[in-house]
Amino acid sequence: HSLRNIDELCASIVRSHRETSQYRVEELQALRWKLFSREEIQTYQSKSVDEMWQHCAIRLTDAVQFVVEFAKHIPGFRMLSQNDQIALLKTGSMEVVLVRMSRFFNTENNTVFFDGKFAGTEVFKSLACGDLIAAVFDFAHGMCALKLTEQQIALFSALVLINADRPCLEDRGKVQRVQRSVELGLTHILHRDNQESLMHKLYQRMAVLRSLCSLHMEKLRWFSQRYPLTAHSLFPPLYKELFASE
Ligand SMILES: CCS(=O)(=O)c1ccc(CC(=O)Nc2ccc(-c3ccc(CC(C)C)c(C#N)c3)c(C(F)(F)F)c2)cc1
Repeated sequence: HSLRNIDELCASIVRSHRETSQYRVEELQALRWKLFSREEIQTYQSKSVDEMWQHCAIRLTDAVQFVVEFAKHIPGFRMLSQNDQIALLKTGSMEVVLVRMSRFFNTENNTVFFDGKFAGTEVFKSLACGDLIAAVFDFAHGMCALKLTEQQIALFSALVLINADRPCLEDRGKVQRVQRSVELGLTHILHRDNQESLMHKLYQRMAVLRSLCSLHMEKLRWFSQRYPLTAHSLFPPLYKELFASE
């Protein structure tokens, strides 16, 4: 890899990150004090468990669609087999959504951008998943503490997605080669930003992400057993395809 290739790789991943983010950070900075009113919070809290789950699954699927677009523009991702692309998205897309979500987190009042305003954990009460939501908010807090730039988030998101350790990959070697080039890109920009110390913190964040997403899958299994009709016929098809473990 000549330096030029690495620069080009970083530039294309950063461009793709920017083009596949539904909202820019500046836009959301302007909205950061737009909170839900007492009545709006009441409305969310009076939803039934399955209504709120369906509402969140739709929101999450909207966000995941942007991540699928992002993945397609990562140099080398499209060279992988269809099955390997799906396998990486199955396990990585939710993780990238959560990494991106942390850009829309207000650490001053512990709220995250959801449904057009900034929501505290109380908005999600009717999900009956307090531990998962608390973990999502904690993760967002931890990410904000790293104060990553958009370029660092772009490369980190690509590295979260292109992970050769994921289960059921057909051509692990090929994924490893793409992963290594993305790793080179991330170390390159951390070196340029004089922040190499961030690298091990980012690997720690990836471990937290994996536990977060397995908690999400565990809750989804619980929900699907409890509300089979909603899970099988009212969730977005992409949500089922990516997260339902069947
Ligand atoms: C990723 C594209 S983007 O343009 O950067 C973008 C594009 C849109 C948004 C806004 C957005 O969709 N926020 C939002 C969506 C769902 C959820 C959420 C809801 C419930 C659950 C629990 C589970 C039982 C379904 C989970 C989980 N796990 C996550 C959240 C937040 F995590 F806060 F609760 C926020 C943010 C960035």
